[in-house]
Amino acid sequence: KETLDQLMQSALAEIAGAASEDALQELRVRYLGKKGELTAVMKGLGSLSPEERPRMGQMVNTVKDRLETTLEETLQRVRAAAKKERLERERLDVTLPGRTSPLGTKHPISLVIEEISDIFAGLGFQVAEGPEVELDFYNFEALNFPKDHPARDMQDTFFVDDDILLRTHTSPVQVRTMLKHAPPVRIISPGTVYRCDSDATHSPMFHQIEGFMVDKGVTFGDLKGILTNFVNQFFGAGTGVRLRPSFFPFTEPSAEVDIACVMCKGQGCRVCKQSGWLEILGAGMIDPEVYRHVGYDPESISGFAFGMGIERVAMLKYGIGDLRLFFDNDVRFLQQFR
Ligand SMILES: Cc1ccc(OCc2nc(C(=O)N[C@H]3CCS(=O)(=O)C3)cs2)cc1
Repeated sequence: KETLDQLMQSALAEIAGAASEDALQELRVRYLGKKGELTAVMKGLGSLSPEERPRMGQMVNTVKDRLETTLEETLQRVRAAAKKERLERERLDVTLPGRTSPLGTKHPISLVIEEISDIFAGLGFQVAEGPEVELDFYNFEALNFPKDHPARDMQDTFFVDDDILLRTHTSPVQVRTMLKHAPPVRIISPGTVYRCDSDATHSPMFHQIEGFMVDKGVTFGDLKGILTNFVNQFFGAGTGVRLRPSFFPFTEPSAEVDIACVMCKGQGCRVCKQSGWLEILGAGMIDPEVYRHVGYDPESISGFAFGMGIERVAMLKYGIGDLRLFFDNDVRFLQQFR
């Protein structure tokens, strides 16, 4: 009897100390399992005297019931505690704002090149591209630059050697296109160009888009019409446009194209230096000398060409004050453009 009491007390103590379902299961097996300690006592009943057996048998059953009840109650308590702890640990505050993953944005230069390309695509132009490391022939000679022209000097052009250079404009793409295709051609060529300039308003690497159209009977009026259409789409309908006489080796007559100042609408301000006008591009009728280099017949065709700096028109369109912002890769600047 004493042994039975001791067994029950130690079993109850161990159950009370059990902190997990596994521990309780292990105790259940240890005491009540086939090889359990209490089961062993029950098997031992056979050796008792007939008058002793029923009393002991009842006592053993009482202990067995007590252990099973305690095990079950403790199991429920341990399970409830585990559930409560889990709910607490995995509590989710659904009112918290979501964690957004930062979205990237396109670079303003890419956006402007895309927008200008789309405008000219709408006017029937196709995009052509070409190498940035160019030959003197495509970058200068075929564009009617005399051998001693100042643009060929080292202070303007990055030369790799006497004949290889970094292109100073995307005009070589037009030359390559004319060597490959007979008229009519309507091409625009966006791309990166390089010049030996570097100061607050000039970057040694910048972006340019040039366009040209060669066909039968192309006139200066077509040039003015196409450019006016472009200005109204890119800078907004009704933007004032004016053409001023100019000179380039590859065009004759040549013009510089101004728009009414985007800031003061032509009244005069700091941005347009009180003139009311902002120069945005250069253009002209392609010089017959250029046709000679590409095998076009100046008697049967005519054409115009234009070129503009992308950074410049982007700064005007978006009101960007410093050229260097395009190259600093400061996310606070870049993420403003979508
Ligand atoms: C075969 C061919 C024939 C003619 C061509 O004329 C392209 C032209 N470009 C300009 C011009 O003023 N360009 C500058 C504007 C600012 S910039 O980015 O520094 C370059 C005028 S006409 C091109 C190709």
